[in-house]
Amino acid sequence: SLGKKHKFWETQPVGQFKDVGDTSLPEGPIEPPTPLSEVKQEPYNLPSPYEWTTCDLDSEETCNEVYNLLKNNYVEDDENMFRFNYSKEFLRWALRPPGYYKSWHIGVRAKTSKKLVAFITGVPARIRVRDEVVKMAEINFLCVHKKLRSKRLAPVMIKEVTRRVHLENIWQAAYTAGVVLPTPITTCQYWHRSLNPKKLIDVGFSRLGPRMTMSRTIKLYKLPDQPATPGFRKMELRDVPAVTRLLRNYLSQFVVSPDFDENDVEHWLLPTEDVVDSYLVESPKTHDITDFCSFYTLPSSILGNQNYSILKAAYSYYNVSTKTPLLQLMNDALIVAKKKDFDVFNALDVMHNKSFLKELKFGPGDGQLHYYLYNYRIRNALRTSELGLVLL
Ligand SMILES: CCCCCCCCCCCCCC(=O)CSCCNC(=O)CCNC(=O)[C@H](O)C(C)(C)COP(=O)(O)OP(=O)(O)OC[C@H]1O[C@@H](n2cnc3c(N)ncnc32)[C@H](O)[C@@H]1OP(=O)(O)O
Ligand SMILES: CN(C)Cc1n[nH]c2ccc(-c3ccc(F)cc3OCCn3ccnc3)cc12
Repeated sequence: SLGKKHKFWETQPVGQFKDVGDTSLPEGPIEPPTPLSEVKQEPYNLPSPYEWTTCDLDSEETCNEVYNLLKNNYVEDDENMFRFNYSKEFLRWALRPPGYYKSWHIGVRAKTSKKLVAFITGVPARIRVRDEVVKMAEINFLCVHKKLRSKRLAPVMIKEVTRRVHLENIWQAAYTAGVVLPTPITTCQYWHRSLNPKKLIDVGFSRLGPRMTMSRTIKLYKLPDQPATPGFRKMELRDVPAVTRLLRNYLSQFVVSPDFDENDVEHWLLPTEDVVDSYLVESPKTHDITDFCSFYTLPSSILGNQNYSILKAAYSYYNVSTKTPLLQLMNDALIVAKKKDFDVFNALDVMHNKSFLKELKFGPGDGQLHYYLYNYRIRNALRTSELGLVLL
């Protein structure tokens, strides 16, 4: 279309808007791998006042710098009322999965002050697309300090992380964004389930419904004190093999999903305090593990409210139902999240989530999350129910 030009993205091996609907283009890699000897050996040039740095998250000091850069400059909602406040332990979890590369934790510093002013990361992942398992980089935490915006720093950072991923002989990537870029493989809606409606209304996250009083609203979102499902319990290390089998089988039905092995499941799904919570249903009779649900902890800073500074949000992660109805399983997830003092439980309309959102009193969010693959063409955009991938 004659719309806005993507000067950088039109140079990249991604689906281009002009090609949408061209079914003659084959599904799969857009460009072949480059011989490693031909990959640019030295980093891309930054504007002169800036220099590259590799952020070692094992270092308390560097992890603090990354935390503060994101806390003050990362993603805000459309009304600039909230900003993601990823915790340090969350960042260490998200960025150090099995096989991670420190060199993919890329920062930009001002040469004189040595201040961290920008950041971008990749982590390795095996992503299945239909029946192909592809080694990819999951790109995330792209952030440029508010004072350095609109200077075309983002394209340089993207090219640099691409170069470092190429050096590890990986040629595809997956990422999500709230903005439309060439070209989404699917576009999700996000939904919110109030757990603490009084606080959500006080901070302006929600509004009192028409003909609703506050006490009626509190009553509407009230939840039981305990989960309903017999055998519902926290996941433990001993459950990793069974949860891996359950999850691999469940995810095999989606067009795009992670190809998790036991090491991945142990990292991504074993409960970690204030980072990720996972529960399963162990049949009291057979001791089989029949169902699984999980959510991660991602608070948002509340910008400009006298009474509250943090919104405690849980985000639906991976859920598997084979015996317990998904509706009941997710209601139990809401119950334990409320018990853990979360204010809101968020979910995307991916996988089978649409089947419970309305019935469990989720309300639609005010934005969308677009999913992207780099250097991999998908012939037709996917339905959100064909997507089995959740990025942090
Ligand atoms: C084989 C491996 C491959 C690995 C790499 C794969 C690709 C990975 C791609 C990265 C995935 C990250 C995923 C992720 O982290 C999750 S999405 C969250 C991104 N971060 C934020 O929204 C934080 C707040 N915003 C900022 O820090 C800045 O606004 C950023 C840094 C976003 C842009 O900085 P800026 O100062 O506002 O802008 P300029 O420097 O002047 O640059 C303008 C150009 O940047 C394009 N742009 C804007 N937002 C983007 C976004 N979210 N993805 C990709 N591209 C984005 C834009 O279209 C334009 O290009 P165009 O002219 O062609 O349109
Ligand atoms: C996914 N990951 C890459 C972070 C990320 N980047 N860009 C985004 C845009 C929306 C969502 C999102 C995903 C699920 C959800 F239930 C609510 C969301 O945003 C609400 C609006 N908001 C933004 C900040 N505080 C509140 C995440 C992201």
